[in-house]
Amino acid sequence: MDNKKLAGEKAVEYVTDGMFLGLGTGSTVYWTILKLAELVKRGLDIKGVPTSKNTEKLAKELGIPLVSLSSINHLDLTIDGADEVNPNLELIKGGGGALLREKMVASISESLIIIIDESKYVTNLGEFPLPVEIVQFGWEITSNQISRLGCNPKLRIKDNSPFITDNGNYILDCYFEKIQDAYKLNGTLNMIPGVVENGLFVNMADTIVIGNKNATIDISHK
Ligand SMILES: O=C(CO)[C@H](O)[C@H](O)COP(=O)(O)O
Repeated sequence: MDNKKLAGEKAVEYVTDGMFLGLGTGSTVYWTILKLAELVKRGLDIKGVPTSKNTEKLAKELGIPLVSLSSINHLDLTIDGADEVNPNLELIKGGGGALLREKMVASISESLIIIIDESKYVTNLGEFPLPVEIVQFGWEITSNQISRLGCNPKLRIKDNSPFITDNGNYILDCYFEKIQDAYKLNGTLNMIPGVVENGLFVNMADTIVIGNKNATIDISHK
């Protein structure tokens, strides 16, 4: 079985009746959403808050009841993917470009479960370029300031044009050799004018569900 499917479906076991649920973004969460839709059809009562337009569209098509983030101030649980996870449960997210909404949703969630395949569990964060969402205005200046932190930022391109996030911003994929202090870097990046949010999630995840290639699951708790 696909490792992402394994992890994505396993996370649904943490969902109980009556929950307000953050719905992450990406090809791993896809499997969670499919499974949730099956359970909703069989009577599970949940309300979802999507972290991207793609997730919103999928959840709507499958009949999962949704509410907007603005109408609530607390979520019981969020299930989301990640691009890298280290043993301290620090994450790099944003490969799909949804990092801002994902962080906002995670920040009001009592619990955050991250679902990954085993290739994403790493000793040090940084092999995957860190996505940083920035405003379009003067983006070259923001990029230049970020590069002084010791990385090589590249403007994300899709179909020969700059990739635009659901919030109308650009993304810089920042190539750091190794991220030593994710907590510090998260704060430093967000102090730079023009930076909207970055893809480091520190002290947010509680549980990591890892799908392994031998079709087993590892679960790591904070
Ligand atoms: O952070 C994300 C989107 O912004 C995704 O969770 C991350 O990129 C993992 O995606 P996938 O499950 O498709 O590998």
